[in-house]
Amino acid sequence: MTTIDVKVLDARMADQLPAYATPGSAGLDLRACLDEPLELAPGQTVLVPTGLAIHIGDAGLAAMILPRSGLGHKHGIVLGNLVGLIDSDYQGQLMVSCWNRGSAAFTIAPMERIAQMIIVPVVQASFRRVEDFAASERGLGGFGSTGKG
Ligand SMILES: O=c1ccn([C@H]2C[C@H](O)[C@@H](COP(=O)(O)OP(=O)(O)OP(=O)(O)O)O2)c(=O)[nH]1
Ligand SMILES: [Mg+2]
Repeated sequence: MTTIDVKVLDARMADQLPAYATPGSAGLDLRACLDEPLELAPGQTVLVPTGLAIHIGDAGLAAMILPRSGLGHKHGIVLGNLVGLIDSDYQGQLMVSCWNRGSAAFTIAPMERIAQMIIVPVVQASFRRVEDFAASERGLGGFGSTGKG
């Protein structure tokens, strides 16, 4: 298992460090470090602090913030940026952009689990300029070029 440095920025998170809920979990739940309930009107987006900062410190890793399926599917609470990407050199607070894409108001309770984070491998590439590519089967085809269904 990979070890990542974490800072507790909100004392309420001190005994809630990110942890996998089950041995096979991919996601680590993030909580809304709010002082009071926050009502999100339909269409509204708010940036919610998590009370945690991580420093991944390895360019071969990143974290991604994703919606929780229950909140997204049942209540329309997803992410304003669709997916959050946490760079390995970011040391600030993990923030969750919460977007109510639904048609009813939703109230986020303080310390509610509002999103989840996964740690993923990353390949950093350098780019070599060329005039022509080695031929591939696909070539320039894209955007449905292989047909539908
Ligand atoms: O949902 C998110 C997305 C990003 N971040 C933090 C970590 C990330 O490393 C940093 C920058 O994110 P990104 O590169 O996606 O945003 P940007 O708009 O390009 O900002 P910057 O110019 O700071 O890179 O913001 C979060 O806390 N939550
Ligand atoms: Mg950026």
